[in-house]
Amino acid sequence: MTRPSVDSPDPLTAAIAPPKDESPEQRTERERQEAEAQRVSDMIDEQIKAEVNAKKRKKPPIKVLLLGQSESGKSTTVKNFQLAYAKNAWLDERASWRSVIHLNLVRSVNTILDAVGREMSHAQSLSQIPIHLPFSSSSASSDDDDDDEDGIARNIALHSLAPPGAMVTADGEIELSPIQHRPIINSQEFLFTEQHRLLLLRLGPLRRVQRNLESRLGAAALDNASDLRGPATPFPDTAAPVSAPLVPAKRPNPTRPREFFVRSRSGWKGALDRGTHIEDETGDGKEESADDVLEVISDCAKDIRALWQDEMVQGVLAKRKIRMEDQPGFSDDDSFLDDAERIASRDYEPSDDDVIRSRLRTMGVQEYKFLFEKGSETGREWMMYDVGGARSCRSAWYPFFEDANAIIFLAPISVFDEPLAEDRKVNRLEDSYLLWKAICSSKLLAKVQLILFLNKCDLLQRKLKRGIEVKRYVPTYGDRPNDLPSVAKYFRQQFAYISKKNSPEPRGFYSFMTSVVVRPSFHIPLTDIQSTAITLGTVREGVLRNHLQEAELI
Ligand SMILES: Nc1nc2c(ncn2[C@@H]2O[C@H](COP(=O)(O)OP(=O)(O)OP(=O)(O)O)[C@@H](O)[C@H]2O)c(=O)[nH]1
Ligand SMILES: [Mg+2]
Repeated sequence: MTRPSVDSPDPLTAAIAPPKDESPEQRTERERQEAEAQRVSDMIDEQIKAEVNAKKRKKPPIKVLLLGQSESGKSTTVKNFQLAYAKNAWLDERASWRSVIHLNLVRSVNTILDAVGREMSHAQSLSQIPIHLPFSSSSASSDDDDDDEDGIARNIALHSLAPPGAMVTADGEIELSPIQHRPIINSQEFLFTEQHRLLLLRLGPLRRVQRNLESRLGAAALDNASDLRGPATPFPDTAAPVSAPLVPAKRPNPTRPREFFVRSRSGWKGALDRGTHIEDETGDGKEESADDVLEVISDCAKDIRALWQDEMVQGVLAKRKIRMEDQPGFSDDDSFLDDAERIASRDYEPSDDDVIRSRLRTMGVQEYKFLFEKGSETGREWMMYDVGGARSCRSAWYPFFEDANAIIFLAPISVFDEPLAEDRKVNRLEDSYLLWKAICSSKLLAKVQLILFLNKCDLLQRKLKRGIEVKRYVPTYGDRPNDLPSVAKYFRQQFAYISKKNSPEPRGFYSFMTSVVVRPSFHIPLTDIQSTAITLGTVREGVLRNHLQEAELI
């Protein structure tokens, strides 16, 4: 091999060598530029070294999955975590929940209006009294009521609404003469008066408000449960269903308002932030702003309260088995309907409790990041995944099993007497057992810490107080006392047994009785039930401890 001779310089050296005829000034400038280039290059090297070291030091995030059937309380649990551990993000987002809360309220009111409207129509057909109802009485979810509704704009002069003989007061109230308080429609059970008809008429525009809010939130409506159907446990590595089915609830299919959902968090919040104007669905090109919507809602505040507090209306709901406490916004003894005047006011700002109680169905999987700033694990990041719990959403859970560190499984135990919306032959509690069994028996999850929340204890308490007997729906419950401690203990034992029997490897059983919507503390005097904040603290510590132990074992 021939080496280059010392006399013949290599081509690169020759190329970067200073020109032979370089003047002293040019030389000084060249050396200055070379020194600057060296300084920049050293700085970049330092940065790269620092980043590599930081990456080496950074602890991997802890991944927590929230699982459970639809309406078990997963998203509500995430909200509680945000409130406790990501206060700044929570405060930033709180105002954007206002439209969701308005939508929850308006949907509840429309559900009541539908029920009363149908009862009035029914009564009318019995008595043959001609009466014009402000909306279609066919179905809660029908959209064919536009014609009726179009004629009922809020801005119709109250005088034209008032029946002959009625007075319109200075503050815009219609005062009926004594004779008009007499029944106009007698359904043999309910004596509807002119006042009821007026209430229905004046609250009619809320139907349009509902559609407007749904479009504004980018929320698609789900017309019926068939959209949500699917296999109970579509996970490839899990075992067969639990035997001994529970008794499906026999009560008739109550009127359920259309559910609505958004696929991504940023979607609806983004739309609200942009303050978009929504074109009215009637296609008349009229635009309704958020302010217009607020105006209509606040105008209806007093009437909403009157409707909700009316004994006849409560009677209709009871007759039609419409349980408003199953609707969003209900917790303990409080509800969005009770608070209608506060929520509908023009300067309404949602409180923490309002946001916790509001409901937006989850579709797909949503990711939340938490960075703990205090304690031994400062700087540790948590990734929390909130999934849609309806059967049609469950196959999306499986890809997240692989690198999960912990699972918080939400099992609402108040639902022992309810059918599953996606398949009404199945008892909702049985669906939770099925899911829990599949999670426990998954080999992929064998080493994953499982934490069970026996949720909705407040609603369970309420049902038991109403005299609903567990043994009617869960025959194996037998003659045990029909009270909260005994019932909760029994359900806890069932879940513990399923875990023990089906887990591929022995695992601890961590369970909590919760009521994640009730804050700051659970009002039922039971030492078993802690406040949600304490429960979350315990869960956080438990997950961290378990994670560290696992890491040491590795
Ligand atoms: N009374 C009461 N209501 C609850 C409790 N937990 C959740 N809720 C309510 O139940 C409804 C459903 O809660 P979510 O947290 O949206 O349920 P989810 O599991 O996320 O449901 P999907 O998104 O459909 O899977 C909401 O209206 C909540 O306010 C509870 O402990 N008590
Ligand atoms: Mg959810």
